[in-house]
Order: sequence, then structure tokens, then C-alpha cells
Amino acid sequence: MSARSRLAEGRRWVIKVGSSLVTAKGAGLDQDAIADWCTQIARLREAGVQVVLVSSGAVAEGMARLGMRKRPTVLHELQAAAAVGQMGLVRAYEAEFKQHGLKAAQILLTHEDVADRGRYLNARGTLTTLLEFGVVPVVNENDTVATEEIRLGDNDTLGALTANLIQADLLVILTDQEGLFEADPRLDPTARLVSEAPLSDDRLMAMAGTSKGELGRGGMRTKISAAYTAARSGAATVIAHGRKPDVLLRIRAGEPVGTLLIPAQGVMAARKRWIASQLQVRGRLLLDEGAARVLREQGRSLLPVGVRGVEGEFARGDLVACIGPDGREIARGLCNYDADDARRIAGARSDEIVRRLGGPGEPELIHRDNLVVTG
Ligand SMILES: Nc1ncnc2c1ncn2[C@@H]1O[C@H](COP(=O)(O)OP(=O)(O)O)[C@@H](O)[C@H]1O
Ligand SMILES: N[C@@H](CCC(=O)OP(=O)(O)O)C(=O)O
Repeated sequence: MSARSRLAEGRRWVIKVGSSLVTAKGAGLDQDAIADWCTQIARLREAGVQVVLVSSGAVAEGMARLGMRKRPTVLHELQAAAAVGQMGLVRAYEAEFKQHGLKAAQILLTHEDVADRGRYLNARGTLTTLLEFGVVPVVNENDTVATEEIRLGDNDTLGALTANLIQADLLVILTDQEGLFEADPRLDPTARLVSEAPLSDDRLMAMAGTSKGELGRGGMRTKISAAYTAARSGAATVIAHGRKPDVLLRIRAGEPVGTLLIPAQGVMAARKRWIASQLQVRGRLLLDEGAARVLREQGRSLLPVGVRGVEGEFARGDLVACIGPDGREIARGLCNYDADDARRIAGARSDEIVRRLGGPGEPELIHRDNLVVTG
């Protein structure tokens, strides 16, 4: 099966739309374009694809609303523009998704939300719950609180980190070019489009020039870096023109649209490495025979009922090892509870968790998406 036709199998996509597309040449939001992407996303959802949309455009829309002619250079002015513009952005998406009976949700993330382990799990939990509710999360950086030093800065990076967060199959970066050209097309109009390339091809970064649109932050380089970041958790990346008719549906159909960048290693290998490389093992969960078997043989989530003991001190979101009755490691994963709460609910059936915790809790100690079978 070709890498393109495999795109039809994806179940989770992150779609990133750049500032250059969302705004109609500095004159506010391009409603028609937004309507068109929302229609395509609705079709993807009908086809069973869960979509997280990462949309830029808050600053550009805020500039239009505040009558600013140039992008502000003073941080607080930039943040003020983002605060005003974000309102318009989410309003536009909400209205368009509503036409298709879809609900949207606003998620504003900061650097800490993707770097700090506890917050990482929180952001992940919220996003995946929204997807399960059938909602389309619309993500942007929380520009109003992010200071210059801690800003992610461009939404290509944010899109890739979001793909890591939800372990997406595909990151689609929509921009104002057909894809990656062998040289910057603004400088060399004869440059040819790269249709497909493995990320192991070390010429990619050199092809991307330093130029970018008036409104864009990243240019092509951050898009290539984003593809490398997305590949860490096994996602492929497609960079394509956001105004090409039915661009998302054509990507889904496996048509040769834009540039497909393929992770160098297999998806599962990447995912396993992703979890295993996250952190050091902080504790051990001692499993009974039944839990050991379902983890090993069926790759299911670890429920409290199958845990006989908890060793070590760890925080929610830390990496813990799952140990079978024979003392051998079976799996590793990111624990939904800290060590104290894990001890409290060890051995509990699902209907006992709330009573033992004295409040609501998650049904799994480790969700299967956060679990890697190691033995
Ligand atoms: N090799 C390349 N192929 C395509 N575009 C390139 C290349 N090198 C640099 N670019 C520039 O990257 C720009 C897209 O990035 P950017 O302006 O940040 O858009 P966005 O707002 O969509 O993120 C293109 O308009 C183009 O000028
Ligand atoms: N968070 C910013 C977007 C950052 C940005 O400009 O990204 P991009 O245009 O995608 O390179 C905003 O909404 O204006």
C-alpha cells in the first residue's frame, strides 16, 4: 500500500491553517474560506476522522478590528490584538460548524501545557474527550499570556505538538503555497513541487527558504521542523494549499496533493519510542494475572481492579512500569493518578473508584493510548 493511499485509513488528524489563509489580505477573516474548510471537516467527521483544527489568525484579525495597519512590535499591543482577534476567529468557526450540526470548542494552549507532564495529560484528556463527544476543538496559542521567552511563536510547531498530544495519524498544514518546493518559489518561480519525501531526506530543510508571507510567522522552515516533531509520535505530514478546492477531501482520498512527508520509522515504533522516551520510570504498579494477560495480549487500558500494589512516589502523568505476578515488566505508561490516589484505588472495581477517592476520577489507571507493552 502506498503512503498516499494509507492516508485514507487515518482516524485522527490535526489540521493547521496559517494566518496567510485565514485572513483576506489583512481585511479581516476570509469567511468563505473558513466556511469551505468547515464543510470539508464535517465530511471528514462523517467519514469517521476525528479532527483537531489549529487555526492562526488571531493577531491578523485583531489588527483588522483595531484598525492597525502594521503588525505591532510591542508585545502588549500584539497580545491585545490577539485577544480581540481570537473572539472573531472562534465566532466564525462556531457559526460555520453549526451549519453542519457540529459543535466547536476553543482551546488556548501555552508552552507549559505541552511541556509540563501533568498539564500535558490534562490537555490531552480534554482534547480526546472533546473528540469523543464529536466536537471539533479549535486550538491556538494563548497569545495573551505567553511572553516572548516562552512563546511557541508559530502555529506550525503548535500543530505538531498537538499531533503528539493526541497521537494523530496525520498533520495537515494548509498554507498559501502548493507545498514544499525544491527552492523558495518566491525567489525561484521555476522551482518544482516535492510531491512526497521521507523525513530521512536531509535536503528538505535546505529547500525551505527563509521567506514568509506578510502575516505568517514561520515560513516553510517551521513547517519542515513541525513534520519532524509530528513524526516523533508517528504522524505523517502533508503541506498543501488551503484554497485548492476540496483539498482536505482529496488528501483523504490519497490524491497526490501538496507534499507528503513520511516519518522515517514505522508508526508504532515511533509511538512506543515517544512514550518510552518521555520520562524516567517513577514507580511500579504490581498487576494480577488477569490484568497482566489483557495488557500483554489485548493491548487494553489498565484498570484499577487489576492492580495489587503500588510502589514508589510519582505524580499524575509520570511514567510507571507495570509488573506481572512473576516480577517481570509487561508494559510502561503514563499514569492518570499520583501514587497516593493509585494506592487508594488499587483493586477497586470501576463503580468503587468515586467512593474511594471521595470524588470523580478517571476509569483507567493508564489509558491504552498512553501504554506501551514492553515484555
Ligand atoms: N521551498 C519552499 N517551498 C514553498 N514555500 C516556501 C519555500 N521556502 C520558503 N517558502 C515560503 O513559506 C511561505 C509560507 O509560510 P508562512 O508565510 O509562514 O505561511 P502560514 O501563515 O501559512 O504559516 C510561502 O509563502 C513561501 O514564501
Ligand atoms: N497565534 C497566532 C498565530 C501565529 C502565526 O502567525 O502562525 P502562522 O501564520 O501559522 O505561521 C495568531 O493567532 O495570530
